[in-house]
Amino acid sequence: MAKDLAQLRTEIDAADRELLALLNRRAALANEVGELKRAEGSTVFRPEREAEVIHNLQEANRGPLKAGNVATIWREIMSACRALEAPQRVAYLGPAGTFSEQAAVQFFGSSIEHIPCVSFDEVFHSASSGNADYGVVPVENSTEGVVTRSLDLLLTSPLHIVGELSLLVRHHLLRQSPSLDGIEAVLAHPQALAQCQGWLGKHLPNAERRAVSSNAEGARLAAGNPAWAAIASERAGSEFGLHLAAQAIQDDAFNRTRFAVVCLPQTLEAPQASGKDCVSLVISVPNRPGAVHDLLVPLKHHGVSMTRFESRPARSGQWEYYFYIDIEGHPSQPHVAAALADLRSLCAFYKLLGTYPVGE
Ligand SMILES: O=C(O)C(=O)C[C@]1(C(=O)O)C=C[C@@H](O)C=C1
Repeated sequence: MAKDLAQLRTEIDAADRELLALLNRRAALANEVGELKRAEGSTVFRPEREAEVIHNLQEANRGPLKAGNVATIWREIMSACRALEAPQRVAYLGPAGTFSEQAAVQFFGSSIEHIPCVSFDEVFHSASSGNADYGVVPVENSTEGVVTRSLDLLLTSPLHIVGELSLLVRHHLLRQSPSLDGIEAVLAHPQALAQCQGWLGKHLPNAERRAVSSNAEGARLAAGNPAWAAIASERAGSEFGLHLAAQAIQDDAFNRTRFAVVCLPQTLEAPQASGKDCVSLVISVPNRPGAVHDLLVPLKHHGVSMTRFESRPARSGQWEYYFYIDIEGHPSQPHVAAALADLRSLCAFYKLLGTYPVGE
């Protein structure tokens, strides 16, 4: 005879108790690992080990849980275990509810110490001064291109990139009321205003576009003024008790933002090869004909793929540029190391920004 609801729930309760005991056993082991690491002064966060744990469990999984569920659940379990070893302080562009916060939680799990900052400059400063262990910053959007301030800060900062992730960014129009009537101003970060300009032109052509320091800050301000609307995430809407007056208003339905996870080299060394890695560099070449073309020769010669090539003005007034390059692979692979060495010999300026596993 099939079990009834009460019986099934009793069994779920019993399974939960077993799970709780096992999770606490795991947490106690992580505590011991934390003591070892403290004694030797080594890093708590070990992304390669976490990737290995998830990979092994996905291989062992016989269902009915899906592989993606296994990854999500264990990311959170390890986030909680890591926090027992030592709280990981993560800086991002705040306030609560920004996509940067969402990216930080997606990468580190939710058991982190949140350090919301007012600007990208403050995120970099926080992570380089030791106020935060890590920073999470957007570097590129699929509609609007590079986030120029983040690239400029990477050039001069002592931080290196240790990870990346990409988020599907859905922007909503949020305000005190659910209608579009009587909106005088739309507040958002300039990137979000740009990503929704088609929709704004069509539906709110006469509303003023007002740039603010973050989308969540726009939401906070819109919560205090019935004539203002904000462009922000659903999360920001619930944070400030706003209605979704219009949903998914970004001009590109598949609008994605790529985030970089940065820290001081002494906080976390460059991750070891994961099998699917990327090297980010910033370089400049002498201002002479063919110099940029020459850069590509060592990559072709050693069979290394370039996945990104961006330029930023060097601000010398001489029409000189810095080139931000991503290549596939890891410097522990001989053909990648050889390509990097040849590239370096051609450059007037060369800075390795980081080596890290390619994000999802
Ligand atoms: O294996 C370790 O080094 C641990 O600290 C344990 C653990 C885990 O919970 O499995 C926690 C944090 C690290 O980022 C990696 C793994």
